[in-house]
Amino acid sequence: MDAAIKSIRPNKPSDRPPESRPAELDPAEFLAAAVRADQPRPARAEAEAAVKTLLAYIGENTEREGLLDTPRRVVEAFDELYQGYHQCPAEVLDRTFGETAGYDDFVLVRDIEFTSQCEHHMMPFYGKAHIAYTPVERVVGLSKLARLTDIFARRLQTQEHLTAQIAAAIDEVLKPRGVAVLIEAEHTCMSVRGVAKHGASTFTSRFTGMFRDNPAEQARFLSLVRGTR
Ligand SMILES: Nc1nc2c(ncn2[C@@H]2O[C@H](COP(=O)(O)OP(=O)(O)OP(=O)(O)O)[C@@H](O)[C@H]2O)c(=O)[nH]1
Ligand SMILES: [Zn+2]
Repeated sequence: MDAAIKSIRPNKPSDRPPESRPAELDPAEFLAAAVRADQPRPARAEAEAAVKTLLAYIGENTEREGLLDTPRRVVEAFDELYQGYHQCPAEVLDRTFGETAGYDDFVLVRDIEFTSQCEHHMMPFYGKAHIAYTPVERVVGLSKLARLTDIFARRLQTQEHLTAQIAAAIDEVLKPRGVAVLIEAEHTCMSVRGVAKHGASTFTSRFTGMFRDNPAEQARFLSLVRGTR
């Protein structure tokens, strides 16, 4: 290997984590709603006071008319953007249908729009998720794949984590022959601040079962996702 490249890649292959499911994807953890009723949360008034502190921090007059209702609005917006913590991914996939006339190919739902918030900056990243799974006997309602995407997207996320969680939830609940998830997104923390690169897209994917084991199925999934829109 080129010495210059080697100098910026200090990790030896043996330092890499094993290719197993990360501990945080323990089904008992991620398949339930993330916020439990017994978990103490600050009162809404405390959250509004924190927003007021941030307004003062940026140099604003928190008493001016235009800002008087802003703390309330921001907390309400948070309730909306982060509602996924209170929703249960397993419940969404619970209802399945058995009359499939022997259907045995994968089912692909493409172009599921989503907006999530990055866990590093709490700024939006948004884009499209493409999800396929190969059912065993029973299929799930198509809208449920979009609902599942929203549940995980409406939490603080990295794109990699969002991708892995969607795939793992479908795997765990539906026990299909395989799952493929591809997400393409633009991160505002990278476009409107920091390095400020507008239009850069990030792609992440996760393949399980027959999609992981069969490159031809993976290729068919990718070509359908990339097909004419
Ligand atoms: N892998 C990954 N990184 C992300 C995601 N969202 C944001 N990031 C990155 O998280 C990194 C945080 O890097 P830090 O150096 O700790 O924070 P920072 O100083 O704000 O970094 P800059 O964005 O480069 O200014 C940045 O490189 C972001 O682009 C994501 O979904 N996945
Ligand atoms: Zn970020």
